[in-house]
Amino acid sequence: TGSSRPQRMLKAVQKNATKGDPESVISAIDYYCRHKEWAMNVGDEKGLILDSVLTEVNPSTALELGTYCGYSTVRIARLLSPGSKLITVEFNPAFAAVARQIIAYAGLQDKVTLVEGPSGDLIPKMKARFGIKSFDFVFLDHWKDRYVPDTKLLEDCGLVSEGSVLLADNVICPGAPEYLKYVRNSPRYESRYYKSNLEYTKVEDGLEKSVFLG
Ligand SMILES: O=c1[nH]cnc2c(O)c(F)c(-c3ccc(F)cc3)c(-c3ccc(F)cc3)c12
Ligand SMILES: [Mg+2]
Repeated sequence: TGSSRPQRMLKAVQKNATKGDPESVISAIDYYCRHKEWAMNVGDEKGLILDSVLTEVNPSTALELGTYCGYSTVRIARLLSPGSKLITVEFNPAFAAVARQIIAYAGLQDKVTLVEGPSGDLIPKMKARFGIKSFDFVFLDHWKDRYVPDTKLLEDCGLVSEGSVLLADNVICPGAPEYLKYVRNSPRYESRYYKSNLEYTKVEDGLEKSVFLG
């Protein structure tokens, strides 16, 4: 059988990016997805918002739900301070296999732990397995129907504390209406919407940033 979209994306990185240079990996993926074959990376436009929120938070421990091919993993890890860690969760093994190679190509494997499996099963194991006290930053980019249950799980497991920042992708397209209701109506969150566009398109999408108040 033929190659998959993630495999073709990996090939484009290996062909067009410089090993050990995260910026070139990001640019190679954005070029490929804009001009050759669309893929569901957060992309260059929403990526700039991710960068700015990340730089503001400067997390010691960060969590990403939904690795896909590792594009946002590379965007996040490249901005982490020395000694800071990113845990990224992916349930699709084929996606995880490509992501590992893209993260390694960018030279960021020492800052990133990729865990394969369903987020709902893995979140309760985070403290024991990785000695995490709590996450300063969480990027939700996996599946819209998991945004609320996984946020509640993070709260119940004591994995978010006062000041922890949640940033959720795709809150408009395909949309996460229950999540928006949850974080916007809860007295435990201070929420703000960053209007943008669906990756590589002119369709509206945006990111919701929610600060946990404890
Ligand atoms: O599932 C996702 N996870 C994370 N990020 C995503 C993302 O950034 C996206 F842009 C899309 C998207 C949106 C519009 C579209 F037309 C196709 C795909 C999806 C998505 C939505 C529905 C599906 F059936 C499959 C994929 C995701
Ligand atoms: Mg997304």
